[in-house]
Amino acid sequence: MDLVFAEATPSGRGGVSVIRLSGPGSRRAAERLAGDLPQPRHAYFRTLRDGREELDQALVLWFEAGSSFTGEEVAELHLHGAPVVARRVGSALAALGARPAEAGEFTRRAFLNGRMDLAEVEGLGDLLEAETDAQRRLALRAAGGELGRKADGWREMLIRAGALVEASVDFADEEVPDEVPDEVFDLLRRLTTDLEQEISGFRAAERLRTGFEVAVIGAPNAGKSSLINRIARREVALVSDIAGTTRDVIELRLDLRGLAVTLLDTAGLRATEDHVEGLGVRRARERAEAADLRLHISPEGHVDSALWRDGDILVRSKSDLIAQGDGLAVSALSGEGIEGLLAELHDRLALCVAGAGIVSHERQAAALRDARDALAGVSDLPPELVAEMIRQAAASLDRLVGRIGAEEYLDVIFTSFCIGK
Ligand SMILES: Nc1nc2c(ncn2[C@@H]2O[C@H](COP(=O)(O)OP(=O)(O)OP(=O)(O)O)[C@@H](O)[C@H]2O)c(=O)[nH]1
Ligand SMILES: [K+]
Ligand SMILES: [Mg+2]
Repeated sequence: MDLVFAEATPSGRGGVSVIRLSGPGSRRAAERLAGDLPQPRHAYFRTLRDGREELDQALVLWFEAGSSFTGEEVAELHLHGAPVVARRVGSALAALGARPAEAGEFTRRAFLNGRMDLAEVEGLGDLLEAETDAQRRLALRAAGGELGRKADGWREMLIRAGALVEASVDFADEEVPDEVPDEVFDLLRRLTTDLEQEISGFRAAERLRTGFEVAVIGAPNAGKSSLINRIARREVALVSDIAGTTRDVIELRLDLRGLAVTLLDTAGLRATEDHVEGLGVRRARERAEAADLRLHISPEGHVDSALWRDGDILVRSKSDLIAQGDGLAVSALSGEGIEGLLAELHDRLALCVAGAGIVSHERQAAALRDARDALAGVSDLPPELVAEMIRQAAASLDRLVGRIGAEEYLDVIFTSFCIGK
């Protein structure tokens, strides 16, 4: 591995900007600018110099290979947060033979050096993208290695089962067929149950990670856009008394008490001669069908039954005008019922994620399913077949944590990383 560097803090003006170096020679490069840095993990306050030229006054520290984020020798330069300083220090480092790092390259090195497994890398990526508390918590658990620890436990069960199968084979006696001990099947059944449980929490965790889509639908002039604006506390969408005002789907991202929710304002549903409005209505239906939940908006409490699904919410809008009817009464004008509606929406979505596990990526779920499937129908088979099933399941768990087959995923994962991470 060569020596790479990048600004670890966002580029731009700020209090401090940190340049991180990783790879063999990190310490020496830092010392060329800062002078002697005798001890690892000690912060030295130094004047950085490029030849005779003073570059900045900085806090400098380094970490030995094996005890850094990347697993390589790492140095950090904490500079004054001016872009020109970071640029100038960067060019001095380049002159010393360091190369600017690519997006996610530090994390990639951490993975390649065994400091993180693939599920942790995915968790770290999720953490960088998290917007709400629920997303942050899930990502932090994943980045902290929870899935890898579970996988280790499962592997141990497989190793033990494999050893018992081996021991059951009597090579000396060809006459009597070998029998796999019951303990093996007990172990594999327990493992299968664990895997099933983890798999069953996948969809909920995925929802938690990616967030929910909630479509706001109803007849023209029902007050959909007004409601969205009220919730957003700003003019997200055009409002008018002309039916058919909204055409395109307008998205409003919300942090609903920790849950990530995208509200979709949609065109009023009706048959129309207007070509463009018709396109909007079609799109409204499509997005409404694909959404996790729908708010059906109607001053009279009517719903489009073709789009009604279990768990949807009927909202009786313009409650300041019409005093009674079915549905949750809400007025975008007075604000009545808005908090209650958001609370109800939160509670329903929270129900959907109640069983969330730690597995939140399709890749991870697929590896777990493969492991489970490898063990399906394991009872009453000869030892050679049982041993082969155990090997297959172990390979799937290896894939889960990226011990094998990680290459094809790394590039995809690191596209969401920034330079310096
Ligand atoms: N009194 C009262 N008027 C409302 C309320 N909500 C919306 N309106 C009025 O109803 C009309 C239609 O509101 P919009 O928010 O544009 O309705 P929409 O459902 O988005 O309409 P389209 O986009 O055309 O489908 C406007 O004149 C709003 O001012 C409300 O809570 N109370
Ligand atoms: K309207
Ligand atoms: Mg509208």
